[in-house]
Amino acid sequence: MQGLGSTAPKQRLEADAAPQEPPFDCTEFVAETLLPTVSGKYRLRGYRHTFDGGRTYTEPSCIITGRPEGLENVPVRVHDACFTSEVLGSLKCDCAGQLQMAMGYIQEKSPGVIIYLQQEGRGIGLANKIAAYALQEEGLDTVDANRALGLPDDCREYSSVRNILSDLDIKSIRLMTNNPRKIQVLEELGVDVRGRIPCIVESQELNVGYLATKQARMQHWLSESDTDSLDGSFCYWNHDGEPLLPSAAQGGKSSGNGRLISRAD
Ligand SMILES: Nc1nc2c(ncn2[C@@H]2O[C@H](COP(=O)(O)OP(=O)(O)OP(=O)(O)O)[C@@H](O)[C@H]2O)c(=O)[nH]1
Repeated sequence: MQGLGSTAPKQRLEADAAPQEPPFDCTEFVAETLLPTVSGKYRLRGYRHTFDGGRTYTEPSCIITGRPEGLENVPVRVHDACFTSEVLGSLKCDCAGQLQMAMGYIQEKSPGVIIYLQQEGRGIGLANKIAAYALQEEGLDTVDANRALGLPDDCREYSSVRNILSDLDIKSIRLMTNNPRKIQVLEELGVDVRGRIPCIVESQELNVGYLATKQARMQHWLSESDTDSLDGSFCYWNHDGEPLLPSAAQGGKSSGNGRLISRAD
């Protein structure tokens, strides 16, 4: 374990599963520091992660209170980036509230862990999420907007979570989530999920419809009457939406040495 401000030797954390060449996923620990925040002090660990045999690169981070190393039943939040709410203060979703809730929870119930992943927009990326928001202004809900763009409902990838938990020698977790599929996907990766901690942010005027859609179409557990069953209407990786034809995104303006593609053209 590395201490405050140290520059740690790099450590590769490859999947335990059957070896492949190149490995499907690989997570590399970079360094750990101690971060003072408005919610208290947290250990912050940085990682580099590739998957798709190295074609896709992200930088997951891990926010920690206490010493969860070697423990069972550790409270863990797996949180995906939401620039719009976490940086800009958007009121359209509950993401920033969930992150704050998780940060408060692990301070209070230390030790605890938040694994923060660069998977904006459920994995479609920020620009596509903005395009989805534009369609939501025209009346589509959060699921249909993705589909209208020819994008998956959810294309998040969680192998780094398994690798980071392994790096920390965390034996089993209680996942802070309202999303049954997140539990399912993590278990399929080999993470020992022993329980669930609800992470429900009170709705407000501007996100009540969004939350209702998550509950109705993605089976999120957002009220006491929600059951643990999945009816399969929300598809994780695939969907029946029409793909966005490349021609729809063509045309553009010259911008210095680069090229600015404008969908308005
Ligand atoms: N595509 C898309 N992504 C969104 C939208 N609103 C928030 N997000 C993204 O949704 C992700 C969070 O997923 P959620 O569905 O809110 O929740 P979850 O992570 O599946 O489940 P919890 O663990 O209960 O939070 C973040 O990456 C956000 O950037 C939206 O309208 N469209």
